[in-house]
Order: sequence, then C-alpha cells, then structure tokens
Amino acid sequence: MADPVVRMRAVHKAFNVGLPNETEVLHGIDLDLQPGQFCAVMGPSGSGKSTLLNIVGLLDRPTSGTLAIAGEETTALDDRALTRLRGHAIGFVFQYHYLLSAFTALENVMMPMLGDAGFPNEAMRVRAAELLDSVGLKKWQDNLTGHLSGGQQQRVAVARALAMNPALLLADEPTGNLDTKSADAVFELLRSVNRAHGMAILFVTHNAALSQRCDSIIQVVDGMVLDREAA
Ligand SMILES: Nc1ncnc2c1ncn2[C@@H]1O[C@H](COP(=O)(O)OP(=O)(O)OP(=O)(O)O)[C@@H](O)[C@H]1O
Repeated sequence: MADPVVRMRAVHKAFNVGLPNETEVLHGIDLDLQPGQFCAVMGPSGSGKSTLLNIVGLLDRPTSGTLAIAGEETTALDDRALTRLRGHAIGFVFQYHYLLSAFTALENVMMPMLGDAGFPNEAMRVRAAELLDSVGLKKWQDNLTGHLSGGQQQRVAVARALAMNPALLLADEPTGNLDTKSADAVFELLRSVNRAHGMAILFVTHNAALSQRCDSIIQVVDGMVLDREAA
C-alpha cells in the first residue's frame, strides 16, 4: 500500500516555550491522510486548526511528536530540507490569497516554478496557462491579479498551489472571505482538482455544509482531535 501523504503521531505544540506565558496549543495529535483523501478540518475558533495546518505544511515545527510527509520523516530535517520538501510536496491556499497584485495571473502561477531546474521558461508558461485554463481563467491569464474579483483571485491561488503538482494541498479557510456563490465555486474547484489530480486535501472550514461534501471530517477541539467521521 502507498505511504500515507500525512502521518502524524503524538504531536504537541507549545508557544513561548520556557517563558512564563508558555501555552500548549496541540495536545498529542495523531493524523493520517491517504493519497487522494479530501478531509475537512472543523472546530471552534482558537482550537488549533491553523496551528495544526502550519505544522503539516512544514511552516512550523512540533514541540514533540513525529510527522512524515509523503513517506519522508521530517522531524530531523534541517530548514533547507524542509523548504525543499514543502516546495515539491505541498501546495497552499489561504483565506487571503497572497497573490502579487502587480503581476498577471499567468506570472503568479509561474512563481512556484521559478528556480526549479526541471522547468525551462516556455514549459513554465505552458503549464501555468494550462492550470489557469483548468480553473476557468484562460481568458484572464494576462490580467493583473489586482484587477480580478475575489473569487477569480482565489482561483488563481488554487492554480498556483497546483503548479508543482503536489501530493498534498492545504487549504486554510479558502472560502471564508467569499460570498456563498463564490465559496461554492471555489469548493467545487478543489473537489474537481482533487478528483482530476488525485492529491490529498486538508480543508479547514467553518462551513458545515461544505464539510459534509468532503470524504471525511476531523474535529479539532481544545488542541485535540475529538472524533473522525466519514462524510
Ligand atoms: N505564534 C503564536 N504564539 C502564541 N500563541 C499562538 C501563536 N499562534 C497561535 N497561538 C494560539 O494558539 C491557539 C490556537 O490558534 P489557531 O490559530 O491554531 O486556532 P484556529 O482553530 O485556527 O482558530 P480560527 O478558527 O479562529 O482561525 C490560540 O489560542 C492562539 O492564540
């Protein structure tokens, strides 16, 4: 059987370690995500969902516990190795898209590919154009992202997250800032890229209706995973 895309064991995370205001936010989390699995992450505000996602995304390190991404144990990796693994294995979509508004949609989608020796310039351009086409933005590829609507910008962000064909997509409230119709469209887009590209997705949301349309749901409450339900 293929390695899980995420295998987390007994992960604790504390902030301000050693200081009087030390706080433990995650209290021993176990999490497995299989290739192609689309999993919603729910839970009250402040329960630790973003902290969990930042650790899975190798943006922050656990205080203790282990984490393997795509079969590679990460605990002992240095920052450079973590950055390399992150760049190749993980795509991110956040609530705020963090696009570069003075660059075109095409240029934004090419950004993650820059510096990757495997992509000569023309191949980067072709791949970025294909990705924008796949998210319904072919016509808009040469527009500055600052001139696109919120829903369109989030589509560019999804295309950019797919640039390196990651095994894992992390989406932290990607629909949180959008009206219902645009939120639904971005969710459907994630669903379709999940089916078409087969990458696993962790999708943080406060939207119960959307979570029911995922393959599974985990509930984070007070820094613990409370229960898992099949959606
Ligand atoms: N860098 C930090 N330093 C200290 N405390 C932090 C830090 N980051 C997060 N926290 C604390 O960790 C707890 C969990 O925060 P987190 O952002 O993970 O929650 P969340 O479930 O994603 O919340 P929301 O749904 O509101 O986005 C909060 O009490 C927060 O104040």
